[in-house]
Amino acid sequence: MSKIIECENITHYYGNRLIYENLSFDVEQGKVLGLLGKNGTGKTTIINILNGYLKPRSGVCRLFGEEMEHLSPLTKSKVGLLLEGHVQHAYFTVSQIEKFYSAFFPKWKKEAYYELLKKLQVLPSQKLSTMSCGQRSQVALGLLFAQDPELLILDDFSMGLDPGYRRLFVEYLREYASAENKTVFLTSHIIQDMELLIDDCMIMDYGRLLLHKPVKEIMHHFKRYRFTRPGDTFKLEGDEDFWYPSALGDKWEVYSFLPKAEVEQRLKAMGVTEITEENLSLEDAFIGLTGKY
Ligand SMILES: Nc1ncnc2c1ncn2[C@@H]1O[C@H](COP(=O)(O)OP(=O)(O)OP(=O)(O)O)[C@@H](O)[C@H]1O
Repeated sequence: MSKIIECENITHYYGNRLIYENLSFDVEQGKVLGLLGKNGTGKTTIINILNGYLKPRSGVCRLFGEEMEHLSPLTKSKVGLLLEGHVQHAYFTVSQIEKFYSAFFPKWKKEAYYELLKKLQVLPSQKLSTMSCGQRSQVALGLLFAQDPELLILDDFSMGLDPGYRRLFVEYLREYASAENKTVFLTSHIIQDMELLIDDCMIMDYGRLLLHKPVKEIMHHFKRYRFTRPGDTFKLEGDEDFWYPSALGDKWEVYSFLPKAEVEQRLKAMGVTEITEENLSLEDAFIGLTGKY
C-alpha cells in the first residue's frame, strides 16, 4: 500500500515555544485519518506544514513521495485543501467562483459542486459576501469535491455547518474515500462526526503525539471502569495502565486499555469489590485519553 503522507521527525517551534519534537507519522492511500487534540496542541500547525505554508524547524514531510519544498504542479493539483476560514473571494457569486476555480484543476467536476449546492437555499447569482458562515462553508466544500483531489486535507471542516449538512457531508466524504480509494486527513472538534468517518485516529497532546491507532482498536480495547471507593484511605494514581482516575464523592472512574480481567484483578487487590465496565463513544474515549481539562 502506498504512503500518501509521510512525516519524519518534525520539530516545530514558534519563537522559543516548542510545539512538537520528532513527530513522525504516515498516512496510507485510501485511509481517512482524524487528527484530534485539545485547543492549542498544534493541529492547525500540522495542517499548515502539510500544505506548505509553514516550514518546520527540522524534519521532512512528503506528499505522494515528493518533499514539500519541491512539490510538482501535478502533485499540487492532486491535493484539496480546506483551511480554517474557508473561501476568501467574497466578491464572487456562487456561479462565478465555480468558473474561477475550474481553470486550475484538470479533473474539475462541475456537477459535484452543483449537486452539493442544490441543497443550499441560495441562488447561483448570490454573492458569497452576503451568505451566512455555514453557507460559505458549504460552497468551500462543494469546490473541494469538484476538484476531485486524491488527497483531501480539511481543517475544522464542520465549522458553521448545521447538523443535517454535517451528516450529509460526512456521508459524502465516507463514500468518496472508500469508493475511489482517496485519502483524507482532517481535524474537527465534533468527535461524533469523526466517529462515523475516520479509520485511524491521531491524538495530539501538548508537545507530543499521544497516540496513533485505528479507531476500531481504540473502541474495542479502551474502556471505562466505575467502582465505589473501598475505604477512606483509597488512592489510585494515573499511569500508563490506568488513565485519568477521578472521583466524585466515593464513586471512582478510570480508563484503561488493559483486558477487563486484569483491571479487575488489580483493583480487587486494592480492596475494590464491584467493578462496572463501560464501552465508550469516541468522544468519551478522547476525554479518557486526554483528561477533562
Ligand atoms: N503564528 C504563530 N505564532 C506564535 N504562536 C503560534 C502561531 N500559530 C499558533 N501558535 C501557537 O501554537 C500553538 C498551536 O496552535 P495551533 O493553531 O496549531 O493549535 P490547534 O491544535 O489547531 O488549536 P485549536 O484546536 O484551538 O484550533 C498554540 O498555543 C498557538 O497559540
